Amino acid sequence: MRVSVAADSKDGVAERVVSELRRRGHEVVTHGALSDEERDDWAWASELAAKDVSEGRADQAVVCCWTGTGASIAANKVAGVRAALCVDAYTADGARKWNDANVLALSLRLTSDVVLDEILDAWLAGRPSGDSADVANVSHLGEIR
Ligand SMILES: O=C(CO)[C@H](O)[C@H](O)COP(=O)(O)O
Repeated sequence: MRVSVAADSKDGVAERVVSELRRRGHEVVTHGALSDEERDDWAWASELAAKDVSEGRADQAVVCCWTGTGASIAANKVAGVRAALCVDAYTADGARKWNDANVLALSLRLTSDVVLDEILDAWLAGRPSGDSADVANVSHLGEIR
């Protein structure tokens, strides 16, 4: 899979997100503080990663900031993006299963190395449930204005 990763800082697990995704065989595109040329503010970095998904340059994205909130808010402004702020593996599994989330948002402050690995395991293995109620809910997200 091709995954865009954005962060507004190299603190916390930011660089580990990149190394773990690469170790698991994914192609990674980096944005914000993880890139040498780009603006490293959370709104701009998350926007670029989310647009990679929205515009087909990436299958999924991971967006990070100190709290995870700004990164998720910015990503969710992009059409077609369903960003989920995940604090543990259960939430990541639910985000994929019930929300068909395509962008994982993480807090650089809160996410430990161990919890990151668990979140990535759940996120990468997760699939949309296909349940009709979940399909209807996700479809309705595209209609909300
Ligand atoms: O969590 C965040 C936004 O939701 C930011 O990472 C936090 O505000 C720190 O940003 P800065 O280093 O630019 O002050």
